[in-house]
Amino acid sequence: MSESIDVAVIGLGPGGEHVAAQLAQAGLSVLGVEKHLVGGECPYYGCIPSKMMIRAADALAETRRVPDLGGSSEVTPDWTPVAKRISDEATDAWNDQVAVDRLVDNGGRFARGRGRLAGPGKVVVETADGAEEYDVSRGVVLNVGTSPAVPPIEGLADTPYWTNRDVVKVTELPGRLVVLGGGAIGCEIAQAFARFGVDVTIVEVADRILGPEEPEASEVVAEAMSAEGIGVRAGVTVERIDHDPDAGFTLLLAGGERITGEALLVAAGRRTNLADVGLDTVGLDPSTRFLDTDEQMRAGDRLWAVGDITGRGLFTHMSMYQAEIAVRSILGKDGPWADYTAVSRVTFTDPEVGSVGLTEAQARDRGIRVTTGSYSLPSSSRGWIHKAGNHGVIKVVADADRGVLVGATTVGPAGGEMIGLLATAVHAAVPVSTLRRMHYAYPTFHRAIENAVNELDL
Ligand SMILES: Cc1cc2nc3c(=O)[nH]c(=O)nc-3n(C[C@H](O)[C@H](O)[C@H](O)COP(=O)(O)OP(=O)(O)OC[C@H]3O[C@@H](n4cnc5c(N)ncnc54)[C@H](O)[C@@H]3O)c2cc1C
Ligand SMILES: NC(=O)c1ccc[n+]([C@@H]2O[C@H](COP(=O)([O-])OP(=O)(O)OC[C@H]3O[C@@H](n4cnc5c(N)ncnc54)[C@H](O)[C@@H]3O)[C@@H](O)[C@H]2O)c1
Repeated sequence: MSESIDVAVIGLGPGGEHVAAQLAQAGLSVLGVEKHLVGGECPYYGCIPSKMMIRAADALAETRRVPDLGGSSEVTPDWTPVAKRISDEATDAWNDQVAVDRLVDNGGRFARGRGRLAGPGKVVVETADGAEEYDVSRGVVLNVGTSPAVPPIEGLADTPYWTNRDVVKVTELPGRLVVLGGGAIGCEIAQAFARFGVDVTIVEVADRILGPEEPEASEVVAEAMSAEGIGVRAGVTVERIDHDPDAGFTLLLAGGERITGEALLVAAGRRTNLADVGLDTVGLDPSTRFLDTDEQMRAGDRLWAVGDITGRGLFTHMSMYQAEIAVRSILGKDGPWADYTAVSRVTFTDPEVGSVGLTEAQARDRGIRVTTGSYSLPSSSRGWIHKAGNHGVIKVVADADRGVLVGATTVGPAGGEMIGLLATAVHAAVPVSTLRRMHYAYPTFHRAIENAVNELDL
């Protein structure tokens, strides 16, 4: 016997949870389906625990800078409060009861189990007590997110490697950590662990870490990390990985070099959880990596998709942005609909890397007549005053024909905050002439934006 409902949300990551709560509050009968933890990757295994590690690690690093600036300092790192904070404050010991209650309090129903499409307007949930079937009148929202991708390196699958889901549960630090992958996860965790005294090496197959960012950003972050003793090995291929209970991990690189570690974190990208959600039953390709969505987040007839599975940027703020659009679409409201011209993101290394819109290379690939401006943060008044820990660069990318910025990068101690100003500029297509006439308070980090904007050939 099938039950009838208005909307089913399969996967309750940040976006799915938001959609389910909003639609239930609007009076629809909504079923939220989650096989693991309501809230998804971000609160339990992603953004929040990693940023708690980084907050503590940054405090240690800043204290170590005291001798350069005003006295002496002694730092004795202790991971115990970090592990405790992640367990107690961030994840409630990986228990989602509060989030389940929140959904129910908003008027939604909750099913713990694996959800899948079973044809247009039909959903099946495999629960511990068996399969439940639902007829869904208004639509299904998919928000099934991603899992860590594990590269097909010989030997790796048989080793006790960590992914992000393990590293957030670590209570005792290893002496030596190898991080496979120098993307956002790899760089953030590598630096946090290193600041707690772990000997860390990042092993990256591409020719630079933080590949999606501007090359100038990768260079500044690699320099800052190397300066604090983190091994940054880019452009290397790992041919084989072995593990021995006594010797730990050994990575054999092409060329014969070996890199060893007590622990290995695999941070080599993500794969979407789309293989077993029944896409074939609604005429979609079950082997697709990402789901194509229109401006209202529709992926098919009475089918919406939000979050990482749409391939528009694997970020919590993207999942939430799309969730809001899906809610309006399902409720038959008006736009504005999805617009990706000014997506911003921040990698929380020190220096932080903020970016918005297109990189220079992306802008050139689109045939835009590009002009760029950049300014080194240590050369700015504030960077010079800041001294210890002042690594950074501002880069702006402009469309010379339109006289507006199409992208920007802000690397620095407050890089993640500085990008806000430039996100507005790209989003609202503020003329470069206006950006040149603005007031920039002295001596702020963001004042270096004015220097970069003045470098543009416009
Ligand atoms: C270490 C790390 C750090 C990160 N840091 C940041 C950051 O600082 N800022 C930022 O913006 N982003 C960050 N991210 C990315 C962010 O976590 C994701 O973009 C965010 O969680 C949005 O994902 P989502 O909404 O697509 O779903 P997810 O969070 O992936 O959740 C999907 C949910 O669906 C469930 N599910 C899957 N299949 C089924 C099924 N068949 N039935 C029922 N349930 C199912 C899963 O159990 C999961 O709970 C980080 C990620 C990681 C791993
Ligand atoms: N601050 C943030 O917003 C934040 C933080 C962490 C993660 N995230 C999100 O999570 C996503 C996933 O992060 P991620 O770091 O796992 O993925 P990523 O795709 O950003 O980086 C993975 C890196 O691993 C490298 N790699 C792949 N195979 C390899 C191999 N065999 N050997 C060595 N290196 C290899 C890739 O070249 C790449 O540089 C990101 O795209 C990002 O959107 C965001």
